[in-house]
Amino acid sequence: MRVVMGADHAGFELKEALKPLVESLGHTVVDVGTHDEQPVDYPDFAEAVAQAIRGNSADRGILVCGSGVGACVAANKIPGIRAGLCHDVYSAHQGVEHDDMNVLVLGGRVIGPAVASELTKAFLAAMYSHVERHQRRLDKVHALEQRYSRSDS
Ligand SMILES: O=C(CO)[C@H](O)[C@H](O)[C@H](O)COP(=O)(O)O
Repeated sequence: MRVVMGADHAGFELKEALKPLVESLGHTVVDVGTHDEQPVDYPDFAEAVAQAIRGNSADRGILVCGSGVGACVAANKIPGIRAGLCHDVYSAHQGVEHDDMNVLVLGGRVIGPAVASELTKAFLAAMYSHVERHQRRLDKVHALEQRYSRSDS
């Protein structure tokens, strides 16, 4: 898969630590920054990750900020993005299997590289299940996105 990776300054170190792992698993990394620890704003990197997925230059994304909360909130504002903040392995794969999560969000100030590596492996190995009940719920999520993306609502 092509995996787009983005982080703010608080997630930079963890993003860098995860890149070789992602490549070693046979994936191609698209790094949209940030590229150092100078303070930046997480919405810019959430948008860059989302654009890569929406523009079909990446299949999935990994996004890192300090807690993971801000980047997750920002990414989920963008249509087509299903981002999940996961700090346990069950959620990292179940989020893909049930919810077709396409962006894994991590908190670089919350977890270390060993846990983040396990989460990344679980996320990238998981596939959406296409089970009817999950698809029905996803269709409702999509309908919510459509309903509330109208300019006046
Ligand atoms: O962790 C976050 C909250 O969700 C943000 O994404 C930022 O990483 C954090 O707010 C950065 O904090 P700083 O004090 O500006 O370094």
